[in-house]
Amino acid sequence: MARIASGDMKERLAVYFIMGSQNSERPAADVLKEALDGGVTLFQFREKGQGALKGADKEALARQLQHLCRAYGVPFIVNDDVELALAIDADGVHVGQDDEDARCVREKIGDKILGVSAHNVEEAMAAVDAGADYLGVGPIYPTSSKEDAKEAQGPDVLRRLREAGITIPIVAIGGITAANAKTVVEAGADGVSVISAIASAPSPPTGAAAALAEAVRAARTR
Ligand SMILES: Cc1ncc(COP(=O)(O)OP(=O)(O)O)c(N)n1
Ligand SMILES: Cc1nc(C(=O)O)sc1CCOP(=O)(O)O
Ligand SMILES: [Mg+2]
Repeated sequence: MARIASGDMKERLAVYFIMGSQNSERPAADVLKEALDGGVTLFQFREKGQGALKGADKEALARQLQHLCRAYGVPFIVNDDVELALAIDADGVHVGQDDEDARCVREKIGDKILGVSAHNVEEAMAAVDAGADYLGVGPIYPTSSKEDAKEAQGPDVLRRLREAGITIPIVAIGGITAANAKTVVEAGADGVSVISAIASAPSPPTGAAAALAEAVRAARTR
């Protein structure tokens, strides 16, 4: 299989939902199914933080959520855990600046999707050089979903990356909602990545996912 084309990746980033069992009191599979019904275009399994599953339990949940994503034709990305991604034949991996080196990850995963977090132009250029298929840039706005999140940068960081000549797909992350999605897409993001805007939305989160999809669609056509 060939590497994903940049244009296809940009489409896939429209509504990128991230979740682990720690992000909802409801069963993760129920939340994910309802979010997929609302139009989620990419999913990341991020089993991390207090109460996160480990070992065989983590793998079993990953396989259950992967099965759901497959039924909807939505790629399944694993956060941090390259070995798990390979063991279950996930569609890709997302790593940050403090995780396994992106170039090593690319060598291990071949043509699978590689996402890399970047906070500035230097990190973005290094990620492109290492073979990233997309960049996750944030936090754009304050977030309470990541324990060690950096200070919010605002949408200007997206403009700076584009002005510096970064053309690969970018997804904005951190405090994104349907109300501010337009602002980040207009600043240079191809899509939005969220935890709480979907995982903490009133049940079922189908409408919340649909509202994000509509906000990104409307911003892209302007
Ligand atoms: C799409 C996307 N962007 C950024 C991140 C953050 O990755 P990282 O900095 O490695 O932090 P953790 O998520 O691992 O805590 C992400 N996961 N996804
Ligand atoms: C997983 C993650 N990474 C971030 C980064 O800045 O790299 S912010 C974040 C959490 C995003 O959750 P919410 O949509 O609830 O703000
Ligand atoms: Mg990480």
